[in-house]
This record gives sequence, structure tokens and C-alpha cells, in this order.
Amino acid sequence: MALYTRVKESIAVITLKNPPVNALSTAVRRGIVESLSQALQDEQVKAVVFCGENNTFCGGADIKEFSGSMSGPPLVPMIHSIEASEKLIVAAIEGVALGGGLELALGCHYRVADTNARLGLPEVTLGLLPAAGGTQRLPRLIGITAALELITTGRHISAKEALKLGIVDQVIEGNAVLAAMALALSVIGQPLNARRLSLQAPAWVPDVDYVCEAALARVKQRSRGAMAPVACVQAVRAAAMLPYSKGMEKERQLMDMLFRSSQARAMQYAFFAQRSAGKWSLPNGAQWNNTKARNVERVGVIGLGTMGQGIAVSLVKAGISVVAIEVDTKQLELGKKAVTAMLQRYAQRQGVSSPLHLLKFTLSFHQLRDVDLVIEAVFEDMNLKKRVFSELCKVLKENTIICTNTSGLNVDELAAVTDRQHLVVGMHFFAPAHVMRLLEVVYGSGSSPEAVAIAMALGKRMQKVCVAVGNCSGFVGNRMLKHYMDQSVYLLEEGATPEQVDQALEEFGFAMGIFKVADLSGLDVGWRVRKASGLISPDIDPVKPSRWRFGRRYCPLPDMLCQQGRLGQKTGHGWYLYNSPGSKEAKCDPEILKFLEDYRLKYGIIPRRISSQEVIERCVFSLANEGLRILEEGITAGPEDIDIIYLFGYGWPRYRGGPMFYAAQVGLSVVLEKLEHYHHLQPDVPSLEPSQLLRKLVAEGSPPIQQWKSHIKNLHSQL
Ligand SMILES: CC/C=C/CC(=O)SCCNC(=O)CCNC(=O)[C@H](O)C(C)(C)COP(=O)(O)OP(=O)(O)OC[C@H]1O[C@@H](n2cnc3c(N)ncnc32)[C@H](O)[C@@H]1OP(=O)(O)O
Repeated sequence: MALYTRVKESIAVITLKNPPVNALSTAVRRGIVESLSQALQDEQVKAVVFCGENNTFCGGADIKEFSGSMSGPPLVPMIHSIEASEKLIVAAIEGVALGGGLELALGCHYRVADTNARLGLPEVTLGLLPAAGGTQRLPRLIGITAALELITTGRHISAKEALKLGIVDQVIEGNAVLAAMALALSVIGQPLNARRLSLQAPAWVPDVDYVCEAALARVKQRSRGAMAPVACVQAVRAAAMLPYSKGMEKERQLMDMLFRSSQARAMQYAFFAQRSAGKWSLPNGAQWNNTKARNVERVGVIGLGTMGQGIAVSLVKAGISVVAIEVDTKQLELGKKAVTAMLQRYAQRQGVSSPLHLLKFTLSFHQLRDVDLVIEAVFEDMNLKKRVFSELCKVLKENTIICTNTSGLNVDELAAVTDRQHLVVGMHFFAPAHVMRLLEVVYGSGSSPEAVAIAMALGKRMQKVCVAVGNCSGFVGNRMLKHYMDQSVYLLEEGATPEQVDQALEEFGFAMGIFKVADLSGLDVGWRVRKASGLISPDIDPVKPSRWRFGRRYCPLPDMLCQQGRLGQKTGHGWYLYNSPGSKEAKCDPEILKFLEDYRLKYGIIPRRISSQEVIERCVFSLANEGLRILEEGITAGPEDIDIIYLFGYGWPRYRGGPMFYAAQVGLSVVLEKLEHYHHLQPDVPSLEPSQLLRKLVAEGSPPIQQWKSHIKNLHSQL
């Protein structure tokens, strides 16, 4: 709703009320229309101030309403009547003015913001565009170039930047509502046409086509296959080329197309899934709102390799003191140099003072005696990690939490060597750890809810998107990825090339195809894991290695590449060819094509043409199938957690929601049918066998993803 109040003689205040962010729900829009009409009818009122309850102006349209049939007063005419009002209207922006909230403010004649306010048009992140006049008013206010940047990225900006761009007229320290009233009193009576953005001439730039083409190229490169950023550019272009009413018509047409799209549904799902992952819960009933996390101020980081460096940087950026440990002087110096350089660059970019005083580098474990938590980030080797854990227990305070940064080792096995199994948790960071947003927080069988709460809270402070997951081999992300990777190399055996597979995956929307990712990470990473797990042993024929291991299909191609020293970008060749070791531009390598031909000949495989559809079905459905197994085992609390892991850790296209959402959107019965088909063709690939949960969900009529949790709960009792 909206609250109408008369203050002073001539000013009415309309306060949006819809906690927590005063989203423009049906009730709020109704309240605005009614309150505005009241203000306009009251002869004594000369000016109106719009504000939001609890120091929050407005978080935009109510996203929860998008999935139903929208009712109540629409935003466009509502904002138009605000702008057209003969009485002066001022927006008092506190907290946030986002999406429809900023569009409402742009319909007002003046805007005042407090110093902490954040403004933006983030509709593009929900698969939409600012369709309440935002694409037409903002370019008229700040010019095409700046508007294109804000609208196509959805970036939130500070009040200071908004003032510089001309979006707000005043930024004040203190009460924005009082400042808006003061401003209103000082300008009452002045003509308003110059303040009505829709009446301004189109935002002219010398070469609109060039500017828009450049923006299109940028958005296509940044978010391949996403419709919304392209539509945003088209709408802003209309603001430069057409009169306001025609531009609004274009904005509406584009919004109609986006609003109905599966991409918009996927991105809105992702918005809520991200918030749901933050509300973690464990199988024992402990959860985010019944478990207190004690504060962490000093953290030890053990190991200053690439991961340890990134973790230390993220901690310091969050204002946390770090004691960083290495085993010898040379490693310590290397780590110190890298961490210091990253933090100095960060301080320079942000214009903040260098946070280096928060860091201490040392060779001595004794320096850890008063830390609240340690993150061990040594080499991925169980025995080494166990030794470190035992050493730690000798020096740490008795309530210090011990976290291991591992991408898949057994957290329980590590906890067993400590004197505090309840305080041991996995923290699986993704490389580079100071850049990647995802953090899997892994609880073992003995981890206490408090330890999980502490790790989740610390991750949040480090600006990570944290997902609590159970302890299993590879946890969630890497466990699922294995099946996706297996299918990709089987496809090579059967006739595809690395470029064909990558192209299909990139057209699907992945930031990078699987073979480019493998080259970037280094092919030796997986090689080491396969050796450690016994898949590669000395008795395997080096000339014609077996294509079956442990009774299952196995593809030795990646091992054969490693044996040839083709380890990826770092050696200048892997699945692709690079100009020099370390260079990034992947080129098709005729040697690889020949190598694949020889391989197929050697094994008597007749190559066949493989369609992009088959690439996607085999890679993506096997990934989703494993996700369903993870759900049935209770490793994550719900499908949203899995999707968030893929969105933030594995370059999954946001406009496809995540693998679980994608499976639901394609249709679970289709996924089941395809998996059955491929499993029939590859009976020696157990991961293609449809999961029990998939069969159950299909048998129960493929319920919407939001209802899967209740079906999982009853999985074993109902089958
Ligand atoms: C007709 C089509 C018109 C479209 C125009 C639009 O306006 S589209 C919407 C544009 N607005 C946004 O995209 C803003 C989305 N919200 C945010 O970015 C953030 O929530 C925030 C406002 C910056 C606040 O962030 P903070 O971290 O403080 O809190 P949460 O993100 O956890 O949010 C708190 C709860 O509020 C819910 N919520 C937030 N925004 C909206 C919204 N616009 N509509 C509905 N609900 C919203 C959010 O889901 C959280 O709810 P919980 O139940 O507590 O999880």
C-alpha cells in the first residue's frame, strides 16, 4: 500500500509501504494512484514528495507477481500521470531506487538521494527491460551512451555517481525526505515542462548507429544468446531515433516479447534461487534462522599457492585480519608478492587506502594460536592435508574452526585426524578465488550447525554466493561435471571434434566450451585425479589403452594427450593450439584432428556426424541426471542450490536458469526418454541410467521445480 500524509501546509508525502523493499505490488500501485489523486484534488497541496518506508525508496516491480496474471493499475500510465501532474513532485531516494522504483523517480520532476542510496535499472538481469518508460526517459536525461551502459548491464550505482551523471539533482547526508521537502518549497511555482523528461527532445548523438552497433557487439560478447540485453539496446536506440510516444511503443513491444520468454522465467527463477540458497538447511533440521554464527575476526590461511592467495585477498578485502602461512621462505616470498600486488591493484582501482596492514606472512604455525578460523589451502593430497590438520590441532585455540579448501576430498576423513570433528567444515572455493563468486560449504557427518553457520557467514562477508552441501566425492559441482566431461570425450571418440562440441555448448550459452575450459585449467589436473583414483595404472597398455575400466566405458584420450605433454594453455597446446605457452587464443589444431582419426582407426570406430542437439542432450542431460541423484541422496536441500552452484561456479548461462531448471523447462519426461535412449546405446555408462527421482517425478506428472522438495522427502517411502 501507500500512505498519504499532509505535512507542512502545502506538501503531501506519499510513502510506499511493502516491506522489505517496498516493491511495487498491485496494492502499492493502487495506493499510489489513490494517494496521488487525493493530493491533486487537495487545493492546499502545492507539492508532493514520494518516499519509501524504512529508509528504502523502492526495489522495483514486485517480481513475485510476474508469474501470475498481473492486475491493478499498470506502471506506465501511473508514472505518466506523476510526470504530467500540474503540482510539483519530488522523489526522496533512500536505500534503493531500482527498476520500476527508479522509473517512478524519473517520472518525478526532481530527485533527491541520500549519500548511501543505490540506483539502477537491473531489469536486464531478470531477462526484461525497463519498460515503464526507463529506456525512453533515462537516455533523455543522461544521454544515449551512459544510458546504454546502465540499462544493458543493470549495474547499481552510488548516489555520488548518479549525481555526476545527472540522474539526481541533489545528494544529501541525512534525511532525504526533509531535503526533498526543502527543495520542493524552494522551486514551487517554477514551470515544470523542462522537468518532464518525456517532453525533452530525443537524446541526440552524432552517430547513433555506430554507438548502438558497438553496444550490441559488447552485449553479444558478454552474454551470448541472451535476448534481454539486445532488446535493451534496441529500445534505447528508439529513444534516440523516435519521438517519445513511438519510443514507448517500441519499448512495449520489446517488453511483451521478453516478458513471455523462457529466458525471463529462468532469470527470475535464478533471482529467487540465489536468495533461497542463502537460507541453508541441514538434514538434521538446523538452518540459517535457528543457528547462531559467532563472529570471525582473524583467519589463518595455510598455503599460498594460487588458491591460498585468492582466499587471502578475498578475506582482506572483507576487512578480516589474515595470518598467511607457507612452508619455506621462497614460497612465502612468492605468495606475499602476489597477494600484495593484488591488494594494491584493488586499492588503487577502488580509490581506498591499502588494506595491507591486515596481513601477516609467516613460516610459523605458532602465529595461528589466536585465530578464530583457519582455511587450509595446501595441495590437493589427502595425506598432506591430514598432516597439516594434525599440526594445526597442536597450536589452535580449542574453539577455532578448521576449514579445508578441497575440490572433492572426503571432509569426514580429514576431520577424523583432529581433536574437534564438530568444528571441521569444507570450504570449496573456485579459482581464481578472489574473483569467482561461488563457495560450496561442505558439512561432514560430524560438523556442528554452528560451524556451518560460521563458514556460511564468513563466505557471505567475503561477497561469495554460499551453498551448503553434503560430503560426497566431488561435492555437488564437480561430481555432476564428471558426467558432462565423460560424455564430451565419448563424443570425440565417436566422430566429433573439440571445436564442434565446444561450439554446441557455447551456442547453448556456456561462457566457454568444455575443451577450452580443460585447456585453461590444465589437463594434468584431471590426470592426477584419475591416477589417484586407480583409473590409470602401470599395467595399462600405453599404445592401445583399454576403453573400459572397472567394468565401465572409459575414454583414454585425455590421458594420451597428457602423455604427449599437451597440458593445455600453459604448454601452448592441449585440445587446441595456442600461439605460445600461456597465450589464450584457442585455434583448431590439425594435429589433434589427425590424432583423433588415428585413434578411431586403431580401435575400429567408424566416425559419424554428430549434431549439436546430441552434444547438448548427452552432456547436459547426464549432468542434470546426476543432479537429481544428488537431490535424492539429500546432498543439497533443493534443486535451487544445484542451479546456483552451476550459475556462479561453472559458467552456466543465467538465462537457462541452471541444469535442474533447464531439465524442468525442457520437460522431465523428455529428459527421461532421451536418457533411456542414450543409456540403451551406452549400457556401460551407468551415469546415463535415469535416476530414481527422475522416474518418480515423471510418474507423478512432472511437478513444477518449486514442488520437487516435497516429492524428494517421500522418495523412499513411496516407491
Ligand atoms: C512489469 C514489469 C516491470 C519490471 C520493472 C521492475 O522493476 S523489475 C524489478 C527490478 N528490481 C530488481 O531487480 C531489484 C531486485 N532486488 C534486489 O536487487 C535486492 O533484493 C535489493 C533490493 C538490492 C536488496 O538486497 P538485499 O541483499 O538487502 O536483500 P535481498 O536481496 O535478500 O532481498 C530481501 C527480500 O526482498 C525480496 N525482494 C527484493 N526485491 C524484490 C522485488 N523487486 N520484488 C519482490 N521481492 C523482492 C527478496 O526476494 C528477499 O525476499 P526473502 O523472502 O526475504 O528472501
